Amino acid sequence: MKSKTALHSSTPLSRRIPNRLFALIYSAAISALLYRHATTLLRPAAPTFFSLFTSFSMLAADLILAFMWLNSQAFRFNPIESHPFPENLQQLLRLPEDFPALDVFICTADASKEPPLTVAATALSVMAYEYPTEKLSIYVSDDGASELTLFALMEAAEFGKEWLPFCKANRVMDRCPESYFGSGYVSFSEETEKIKEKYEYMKTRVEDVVEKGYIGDDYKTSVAAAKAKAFGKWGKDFTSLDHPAVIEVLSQSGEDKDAASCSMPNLVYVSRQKKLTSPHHFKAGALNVLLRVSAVMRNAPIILTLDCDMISNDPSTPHKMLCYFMDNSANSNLAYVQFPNRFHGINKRDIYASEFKRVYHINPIGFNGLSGPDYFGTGTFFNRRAFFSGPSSMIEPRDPELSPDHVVKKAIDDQAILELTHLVASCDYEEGSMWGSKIGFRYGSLVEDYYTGFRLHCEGWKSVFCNPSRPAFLSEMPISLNDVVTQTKRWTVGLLEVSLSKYSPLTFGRRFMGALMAHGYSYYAFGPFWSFPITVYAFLPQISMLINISIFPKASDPWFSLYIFLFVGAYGQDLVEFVLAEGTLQRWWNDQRMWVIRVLTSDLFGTLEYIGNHLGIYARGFNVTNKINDDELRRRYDEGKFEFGVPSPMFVPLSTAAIINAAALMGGLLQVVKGRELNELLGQMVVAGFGVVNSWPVYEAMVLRSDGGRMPTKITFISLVLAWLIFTLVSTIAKV
Ligand SMILES: O=c1ccn([C@@H]2O[C@H](COP(=O)(O)OP(=O)(O)O[C@H]3O[C@H](CO)[C@@H](O)[C@H](O)[C@H]3O)[C@@H](O)[C@H]2O)c(=O)[nH]1
Ligand SMILES: [Mn+2]
Repeated sequence: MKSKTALHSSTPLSRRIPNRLFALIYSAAISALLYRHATTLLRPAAPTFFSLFTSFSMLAADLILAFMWLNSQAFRFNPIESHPFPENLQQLLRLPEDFPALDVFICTADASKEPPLTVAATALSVMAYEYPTEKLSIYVSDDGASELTLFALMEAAEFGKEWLPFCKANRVMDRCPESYFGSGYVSFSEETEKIKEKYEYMKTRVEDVVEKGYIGDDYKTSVAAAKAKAFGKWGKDFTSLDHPAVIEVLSQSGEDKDAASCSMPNLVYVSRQKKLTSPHHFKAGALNVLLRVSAVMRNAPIILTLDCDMISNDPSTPHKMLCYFMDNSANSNLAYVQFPNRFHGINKRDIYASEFKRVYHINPIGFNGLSGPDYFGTGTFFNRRAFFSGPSSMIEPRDPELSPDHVVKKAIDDQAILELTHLVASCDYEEGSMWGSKIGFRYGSLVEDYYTGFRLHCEGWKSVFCNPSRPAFLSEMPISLNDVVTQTKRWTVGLLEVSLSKYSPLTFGRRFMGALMAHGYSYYAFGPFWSFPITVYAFLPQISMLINISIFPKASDPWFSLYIFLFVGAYGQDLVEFVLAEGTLQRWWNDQRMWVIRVLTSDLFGTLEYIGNHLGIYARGFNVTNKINDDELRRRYDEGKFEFGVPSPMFVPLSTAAIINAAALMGGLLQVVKGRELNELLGQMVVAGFGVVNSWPVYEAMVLRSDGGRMPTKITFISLVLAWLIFTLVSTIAKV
């Protein structure tokens, strides 16, 4: 049903009915399992210390699994897909003046991990949006305070004067120059050759400066004198952790014109003040500074937040987002429109499950039928008003200039405006204010995105998930296993900071957002708790089998089929959902493997880090994901090989589990050969066999490979010793 005036559709997925039926059946099966646990615990046959320990561990593990299953039902209850109809916008937006202003925030934090050229490319890709340029402003926050990044952005402003008219005249879709020239389907006309040359010129300059690590005088004199003055701010006491605010207008709409004499959008560089003694709250702090600086300069009602490596892949995305914000029936409590995180350069089998299909594609559709998706931190268009308390309450900021209703009348380079932006970007500005607690992006969790979205939903705001077939944005993802699990380890710490706080979705959330939303949020917040059941299932049945103890029912026992049903049911449903979300069988297999790997690495170590933070052993930190990879690594990744390479302690539980599972499987087979009934061991054999198949890349990396990505011998050795120690310890206890 598509009316001529509707701005968007919403279609409930037909699988919601079978989902609910299956939930009923599955919950009956879980109850049966818990009943069995209760009876074995209450009437143990011949209790030993070890049998009690096993029964309790299995019960605790299964209880957590059941709780996580319950949480996941929130996404299955009422999945809804939504599509925008931008063609119907014309009725509302005829002239450029009719469009609401749009402020784009791009965050970068470390020029050594986030190449300035990438930041510049991201900025260019949004500067070239198909949107009235007088209404468009781009603010780049640089927490690394790098003059190299500033230089790259100056070059982008210059090159943009050619690039923007070129894209618009030729209806280019890839408006990130690097992707456009690398896409292979560019037809090289004279005009294209010329623009390519100009891009190469800019690229060489930026890369040259980055390689040298400083901006030579020849480069300084080549940029307009007024702009070159900015580099003078990098004085001798200037460090990335201690420096005054640097705010530079690099391109100004109305003043700067492109090669076709149209106005350029605003481009502003912002590096907030830093002092060693003031907390800066990582990315949330940076975003709040951008909220204030942009309020003083333009105060656009709509804000787009982007990570520095998230390029626009579709110039018409703002029109799609407007379909939601311009809809009068829905806009009053709409806080944000979330586009999925999609990645370029993923290998065919997606060995690290970088797609995060569940997090970025499947679950948000589930949330869409409730109050809307969680906030992913990037690719999100916000209603500025949402940062100032709930839809029907409003907290006025101290300075009236920061209020979402304030209308800016001066030019962005006006002296008074510039002075105020420096003030609101200073360290002390937030002291004694509600920034980070009741207004703006929220502090207190390393997953500021998830946490901010959660708090907005608690205040009564709604959100929408919009997933057009052409990806709206594309970003990069880590391609070495250590970078991958380091990234998710930060997420684990951040999630525990929410689940174990007074704002836990289970308590605070249930009170303010309804049970289904609260359980959906709990699915993530309590995600690190998977590490308990998975660790139990990765070690306990295996070690028990090695010392001749059965812990599952015999294969001939009807209870055995209950276990099979629970396992196949959960995995089967996951597989169906994955494939329906345009996944392949191979990618699904790797996705479930990475889930286990993440749980045994990121979740375990993240939990330790969280505890360490609380005991004051180490300081909380946001470890920025590395975005620079060498060619060798890229080649191995493209071939689909896991990259171990570095002796990371996080690999230890992984390889220890791999060793124990292999030993158990062989031990079990040996017992069967010696005449023990398979009937008794089948359950444990299946679990160990599953472990072995999943551990295949680990065995390869330990034994078969000799390239740079192999498992460091040190880790293999430590894991062997550890596996032996665990085995000895458990078998000693079992004899007591
Ligand atoms: O002190 C900081 C730390 C990070 N960043 C920026 O935050 C973004 C995300 O950092 P990244 O290292 O790429 O983390 P990821 O884990 O890849 O990012 C995901 O997870 C983050 C929360 O942990 C979210 O903020 C991101 O939007 C989301 O894409 C990057 O643009 C950084 O430059 C800052 O601006 N200031
Ligand atoms: Mn990232």
